[in-house]
Amino acid sequence: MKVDVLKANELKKAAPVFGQLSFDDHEQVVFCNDKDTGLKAIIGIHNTVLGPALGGTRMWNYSSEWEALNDVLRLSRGMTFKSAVTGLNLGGGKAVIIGDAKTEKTPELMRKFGEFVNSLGGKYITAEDVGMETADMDTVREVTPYVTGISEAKGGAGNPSPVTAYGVYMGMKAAAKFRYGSDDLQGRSVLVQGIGHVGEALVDYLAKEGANVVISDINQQKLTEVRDRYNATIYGGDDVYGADVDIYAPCALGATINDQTIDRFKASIIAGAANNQLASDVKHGHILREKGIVYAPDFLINAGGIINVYAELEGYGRKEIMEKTQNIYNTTLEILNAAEAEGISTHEAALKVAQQRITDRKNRK
Ligand SMILES: NC(=O)c1ccc[n+]([C@@H]2O[C@H](COP(=O)([O-])OP(=O)(O)OC[C@H]3O[C@@H](n4cnc5c(N)ncnc54)[C@H](O)[C@@H]3O)[C@@H](O)[C@H]2O)c1
Repeated sequence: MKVDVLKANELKKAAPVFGQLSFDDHEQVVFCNDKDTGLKAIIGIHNTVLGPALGGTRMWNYSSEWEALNDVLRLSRGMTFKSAVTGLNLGGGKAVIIGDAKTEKTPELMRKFGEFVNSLGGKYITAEDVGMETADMDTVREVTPYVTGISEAKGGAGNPSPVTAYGVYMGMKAAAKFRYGSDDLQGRSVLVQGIGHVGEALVDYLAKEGANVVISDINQQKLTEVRDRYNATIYGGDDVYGADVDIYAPCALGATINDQTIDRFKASIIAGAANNQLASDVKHGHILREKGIVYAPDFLINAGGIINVYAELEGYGRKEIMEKTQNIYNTTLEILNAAEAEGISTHEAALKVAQQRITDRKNRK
């Protein structure tokens, strides 16, 4: 990463942390540096009112420190609301390691990162995110107990993606109930964009229910494999956002609902796994409402993964994980109904529930 040396007058341009775009009253931001291993990481602790701040570690080749800082601030805030709306006793946190996960990640670097996590005494608990593997969490576990997402062999809850997919499926069914009066997806056309760990497991649920599944991905080999395995159809048009389907399930990238795409959707429901689907939460949330497109908020319906890692902390098993994840159906329905009753966007309604839970807990203290 290139480190720019700013001139004294340039330093005054932006307040370096509290003045950042994504700063939202975060409780603590920790900068971690270790010359020997080359570790440069930032841990963002957004809010710990409901419990310890839990969120994954992302290793990414950020083009600048500003980018890394804004990412950790934005992601840790998102975790606060995801856990709060899901009813978990967890706060929101996230960590970023600056560097290329393919070439710069070493066990020494991961252990050093674990030592920094450990020094926070449990205020932040880490997990897997982009650029991390279960094996990395096992390495971190060697130096701190404040890590989740470790392998099943080492007592962890294992791969969260199938659980995330189940929650998305539940949220999608709740949205169908709200929009069509029935949660039966048989015969409904669903476009799943991104058939990776979560997307493929979602395709499995949908195919079993008899939905007409249309798939889209940049990985051609994966497309043919998933098509053959689940009898799905590969999207053949040139505008995936304008596809003539009932339901659009974004399971690849964030921000696919943006100024360029929002007028093209023909789907009447949007329900998928990707984080931060709305490019602008407020603006695009409102436009979807005006258009009568039912949007199942991402941070609500993709919470299966965090329910899965929470099990490691609370010591509950598979059955309870699936029950808690199934409950995403009820929560989604409640939030969609509340949004309609209050005339607000579904994103806003979900955020309101999350914020209320935090405020109530704070007032009880
Ligand atoms: N894995 C989890 O438990 C979990 C939990 C919460 C949220 N999420 C979010 O869900 C999304 C999917 O996660 P995942 O673990 O399945 O990731 P993944 O990397 O396994 O799969 C992503 C898939 O999207 C495809 N893709 C990338 N760019 C694309 C594009 N432009 N168009 C179409 N396809 C594209 C990739 O080829 C890949 O097959 C991510 O946004 C992730 O942040 C995942």
